[in-house]
Amino acid sequence: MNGADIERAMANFARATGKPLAPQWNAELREVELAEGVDALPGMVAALGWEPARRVSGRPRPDQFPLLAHDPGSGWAVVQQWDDSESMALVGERASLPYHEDLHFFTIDLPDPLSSDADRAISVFWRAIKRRKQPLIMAGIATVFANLLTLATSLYSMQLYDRVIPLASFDTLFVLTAGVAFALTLDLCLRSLRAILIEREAQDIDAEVSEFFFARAQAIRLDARPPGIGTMAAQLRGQEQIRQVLSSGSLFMLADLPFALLFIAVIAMIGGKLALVPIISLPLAIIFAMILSRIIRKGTDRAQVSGNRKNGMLVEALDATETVKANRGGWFMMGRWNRLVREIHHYEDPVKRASAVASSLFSTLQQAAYVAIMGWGAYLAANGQITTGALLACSIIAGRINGPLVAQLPNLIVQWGYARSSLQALDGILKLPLDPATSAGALRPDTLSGAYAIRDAVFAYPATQRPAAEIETLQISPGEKIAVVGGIGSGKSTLLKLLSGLYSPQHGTVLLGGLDLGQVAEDVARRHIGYVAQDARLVNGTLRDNLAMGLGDVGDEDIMEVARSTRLDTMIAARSEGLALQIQEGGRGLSGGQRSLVGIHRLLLARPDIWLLDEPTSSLDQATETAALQAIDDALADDNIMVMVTHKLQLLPRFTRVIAMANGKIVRDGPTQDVLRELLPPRPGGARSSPEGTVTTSRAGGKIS
Ligand SMILES: Nc1ncnc2c1ncn2[C@@H]1O[C@H](COP(=O)(O)OP(=O)(O)OP(=O)(O)O)[C@@H](O)[C@H]1O
Repeated sequence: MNGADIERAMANFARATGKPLAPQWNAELREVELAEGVDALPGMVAALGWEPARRVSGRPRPDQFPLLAHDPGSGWAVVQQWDDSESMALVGERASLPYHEDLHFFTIDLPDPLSSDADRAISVFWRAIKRRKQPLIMAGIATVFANLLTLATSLYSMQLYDRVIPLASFDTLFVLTAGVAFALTLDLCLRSLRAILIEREAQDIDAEVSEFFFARAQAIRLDARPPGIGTMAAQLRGQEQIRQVLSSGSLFMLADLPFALLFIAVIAMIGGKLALVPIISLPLAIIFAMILSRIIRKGTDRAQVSGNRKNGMLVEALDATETVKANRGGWFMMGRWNRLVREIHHYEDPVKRASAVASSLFSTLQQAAYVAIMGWGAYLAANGQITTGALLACSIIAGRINGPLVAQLPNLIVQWGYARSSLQALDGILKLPLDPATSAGALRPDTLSGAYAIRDAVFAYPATQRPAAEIETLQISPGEKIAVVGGIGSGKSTLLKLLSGLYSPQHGTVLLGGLDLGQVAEDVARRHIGYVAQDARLVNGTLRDNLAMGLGDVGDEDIMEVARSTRLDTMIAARSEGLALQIQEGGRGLSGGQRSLVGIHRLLLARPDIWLLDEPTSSLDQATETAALQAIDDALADDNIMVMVTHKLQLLPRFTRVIAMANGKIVRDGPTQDVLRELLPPRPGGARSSPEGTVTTSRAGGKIS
């Protein structure tokens, strides 16, 4: 019974429950010493920061499986179901576990950042807030206390005017002041505690919510992603705005609203008819607030949309600086930028005007309520209907009703207007379809290999009418090495993405080993299907990070061994930082050829069952290309499938079969020799010319020239 034992059981449990664990999920366990036996589980769960495991007592019922089981004799395992009345089938092992009294069973909610039954963004925030009861309770207590304190200070003033001053009763003054001082100190402590707690929890909520949206954005199906990446990034950042509004002190002011009724009742008790002033002014403020929120709604929505587009344009302009500069496109971009800025101002202007007018209106309302209380109160006091102290107390309490709450309403409404627009944008992102890994019914086979079978597959990019790929039928058997050729825009890359499962056809099916790729869990598909994109992009980090990304424990020796075969070692040796070479966003810092080589290198480290390469050698020199292709050939197992898109005719003899595409359709498909015979014009004297040059297929009939 050691750490590895329980880790293996946990991996089996994850498999059985259909929730993938992160690649390095157990990295933090290396630092901790797990207890022996059944006590290992709580330690492990605590170290990983997961929800505690729940014990299942007695004989497990059929609906409780799968369960983690601990047997004092054989250690940890995962039980799947009852085999018979006395033994249970184990997950990942062929044996069964006999039931006995010393077995302990547990279940655990594995973390899944994407799990949410919420289809509205606001539910994600509420779920995170509701999970943290402590600050909410504290905020509630502090609110109650702050409001009671208002009553205490106003009654204190009343006593001073009515009892202490007329009678010079200093003992009463001392006792009252001590009482109020104590209440003030308590209030200070509670408020500070509330602020600290809210700030701490706000960070946790922020982490939870941003993890959810980040994971969600990453899990969106590639073929469903909106084209404006910068715009989408701005929409995702809108969550910060929402979080700020939700955790801002001004929102807690709303909790004061019910106390307004209590205050009005107290004013009625001590000031009689004076209660009419807040009875009129408070609803008036609320009606003004509702009107303001209606007026600004359209403006905030449109300003937010334009703001997000502006962010998208900024990202695009910075990303494409080279092209923009080289083509003297600076003025063109500047024109677009200025138009967007003007558009935002155009939409924001009415919001600003309405909020400025509302602020003045609210401030006038406050002053008017004060004057009404004091003026009418003075009249009542002069007539002896209320005391001077009662008048003062009423003015303090009425100030509390109309004061902070009403003063902050316009600002809060504008903030909420923008937050609401951000929520709408996030709702839109939540509606985008996800990779199959997230659905409970995703297939999780142990291996994903065998033959490909595409039938009547039609794929069109979003917002385009014409299909980019229409494949009536395509069979690929294990062991085949296929080249895909065709003119630009003929659908080669799209076919490769369909084979990778990154794109799903809108009609028809892509089967691999008899399984519909659209139903296979994303992590399983990525483990078995290797794909090098045409535009191999790298991410910010070291060269080592980029080479070993998603591959778990890959050592430097493995990396260097592969590097020797691809000639990447020459580049690594030429840089003093070696594998620690810092790569900037998008792979800046490496040449185009070096970036391609990193993509090929990654695949060689991953050793998938299916190798899909989109023009991987188009930017390599001849010697490096030969070395890289040889390394791939050497790494391919007999039953592996390789499909490579290429424009280079001279590479075709390396493949067993060639598929030629035109207009999204397969127009030639056959053994390399047969297709080459059709491609190459016969030389004078009967011999065929050597395969050189690039391959293009004309639109009509797919003739290759
Ligand atoms: N993201 C996209 N959105 C809309 N249309 C697209 C998108 N990507 C490609 N297309 C269109 O789909 C068709 C097929 O594109 P694809 O990238 O598969 O061609 P290709 O044969 O790989 O071309 P190339 O040899 O130039 O790389 C083209 O007409 C292209 O304009």
